[in-house]
Amino acid sequence: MNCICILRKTICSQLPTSTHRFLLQSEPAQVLKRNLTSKVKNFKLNQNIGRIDRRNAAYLLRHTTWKDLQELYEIARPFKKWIFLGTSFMVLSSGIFLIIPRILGKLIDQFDSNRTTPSSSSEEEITMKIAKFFKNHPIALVELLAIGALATAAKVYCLQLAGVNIVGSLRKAVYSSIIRQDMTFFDKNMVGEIGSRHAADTVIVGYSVSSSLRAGVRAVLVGVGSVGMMLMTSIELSTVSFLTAPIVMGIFKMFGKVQQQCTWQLQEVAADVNQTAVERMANIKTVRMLSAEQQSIEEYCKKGELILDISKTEALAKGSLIGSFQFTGYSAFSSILFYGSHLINTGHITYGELSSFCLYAVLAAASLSNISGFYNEVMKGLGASSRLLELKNAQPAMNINSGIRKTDIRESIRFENVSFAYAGRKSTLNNITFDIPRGKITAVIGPSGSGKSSIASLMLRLYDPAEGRITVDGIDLRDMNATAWRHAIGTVGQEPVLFTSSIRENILLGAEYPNSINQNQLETAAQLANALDFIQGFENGFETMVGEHGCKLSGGQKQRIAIARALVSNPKILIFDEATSALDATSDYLIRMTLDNLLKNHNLTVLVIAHRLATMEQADKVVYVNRGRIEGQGTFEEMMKIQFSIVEQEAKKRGIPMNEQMSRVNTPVAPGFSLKF
Ligand SMILES: Nc1ncnc2c1ncn2[C@@H]1O[C@H](COP(=O)(O)OP(=O)(O)OP(=O)(O)O)[C@@H](O)[C@H]1O
Repeated sequence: MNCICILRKTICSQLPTSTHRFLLQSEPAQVLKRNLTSKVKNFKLNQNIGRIDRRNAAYLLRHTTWKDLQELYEIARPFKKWIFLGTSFMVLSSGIFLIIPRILGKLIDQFDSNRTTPSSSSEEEITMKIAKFFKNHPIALVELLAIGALATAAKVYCLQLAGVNIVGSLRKAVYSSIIRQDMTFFDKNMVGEIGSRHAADTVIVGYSVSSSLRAGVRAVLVGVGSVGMMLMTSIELSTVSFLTAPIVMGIFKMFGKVQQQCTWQLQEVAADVNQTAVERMANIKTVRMLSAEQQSIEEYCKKGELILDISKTEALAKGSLIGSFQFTGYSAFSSILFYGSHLINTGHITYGELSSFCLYAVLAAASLSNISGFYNEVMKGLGASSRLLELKNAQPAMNINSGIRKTDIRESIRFENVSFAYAGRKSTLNNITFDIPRGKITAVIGPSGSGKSSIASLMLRLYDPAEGRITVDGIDLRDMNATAWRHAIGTVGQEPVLFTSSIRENILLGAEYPNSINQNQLETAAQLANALDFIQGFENGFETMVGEHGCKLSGGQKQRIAIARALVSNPKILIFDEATSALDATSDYLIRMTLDNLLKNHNLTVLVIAHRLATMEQADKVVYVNRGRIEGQGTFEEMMKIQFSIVEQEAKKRGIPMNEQMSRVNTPVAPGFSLKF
């Protein structure tokens, strides 16, 4: 069936375009392609995993600019020594392996006593002399082969090293750029997408640079060399061989494209299936609690079925491609041998020349298939590298390493008519003005979503205000060095975030110069955070690994490590966002004690986002934020009036008598109740 189709395709190529198009409509490749397209469409609709990037070579090429190539060259420049060495070894090994069939052919002729065709050209004379030499010194032939093999090994080593280094530099540059982007960048782009783009694209570029480029350049060298040698050996036989080239190209165009599309689709679907599995496994507790095991299995299997469907189409296309190649390859080879025997009989070529020709034809065919793969891989690599360069060259709106290095406060931090909105959102903070006096505790309170954490983010200069300004002793925060300023502030977030490393590494993340922190300082920070006892209780102490996102620790332990991290570099300013999630009574008590100690005994300037009445009570100043506006500020006693009326309303809504409500004032209050207003 496939052979008939190939023949039909060959015949079609000779027909007028309209007839050709008509016949092509019924081709199996078209059927395969249609099947695939409908499957992918269904996949997109049903599975809703987002856009499927077909990574078409022409599309990728269009998106690769001259500037990208120049930039890639700049990245590769430090490793040019390896590239040069690798290329030299490649030329040497390709040269040796190209000349061997010719020499072998002449050697055969040396042994052929009936040889009739005399050598004519000077090249033939030289080759004949070399062949005679190898006939007398067969060991030298083995040595030549060994040199070729060594050159190949050296080529692989040098080019692989260059490739790995180039990709390493690119990866480092892209990661450094991503990690330095301002928060708006991460609000606009999905972290998962950037992460996978970074990971997947570097793998593609890596493969392209280290493997495809090497194999491709070699394929071009050997391909061109083999064709040259074929022509040199016999023009007549070359003509017969080249006649099969359009057929081979046609087959490749027909089935190769479908197969390639399937491969890309499979990568996308497999990534999605993998992501589903990893997500469910990472959140196994939630899956268990929701009894969602069966649902997870069904979802996994449904996506898995799609892999099977696409794989079937791929297998069909692959089988057709290989079968067709085999048919054309053997047909061409038989024709060469058949016609070659005739040429030997008529005295046009020798047995040796026919043998050489056959070896060169095999080399040329192998190179042809490598070249087409190489083209696609390199185009994919270029496309991936231009996406990576886009990330590498993204300019953060905020330069975090320049400006006045101010790390202390003499008077106050002041929000002056500050308005702010997140990208794509309506205004979050509206014209707010208040002071955070030096050495005092300022508590920000307000309903959920009112903008309390946004105030903390602005104070850390994670964002700049849209209007108004924030000043430190009169200096605009925008004129200050953001990195130095953030190092001066210890921050404890509402939900403590720990990284998958040891307790020591997690605490040291808070230090500007981690290497300068000694064990004593580390223990003092842990002691202040009420964390030393439990850390020392672990078998590995500070070296204990906390697990993914700190999953091997309790909520309270995580909070206390986060406090130790905030305190390790002895900050003058502290931002403390009280946890709203329920902690067990002991943890809650310990954290409250920690905070009490810090607030009482250290001359810190504190901004606390308070959710407990007890914390508010300790504050020198309370700022009440509602819907992004400041609706009141003053001492705790002054603010109690506002707070009391709000608590009263809340209690009424829930049908709780006021005396019961007020009895909670000096105890940790249940989250989401009185202080969530
Ligand atoms: N990165 C963000 N992108 C877009 N909108 C955001 C972002 N972060 C917060 N918001 C929105 O800004 C508003 C204020 O959020 P913020 O976190 O400052 O409130 P909050 O008072 O701290 O709330 P809570 O007490 O629940 O922590 C909310 O409406 C929230 O949805």
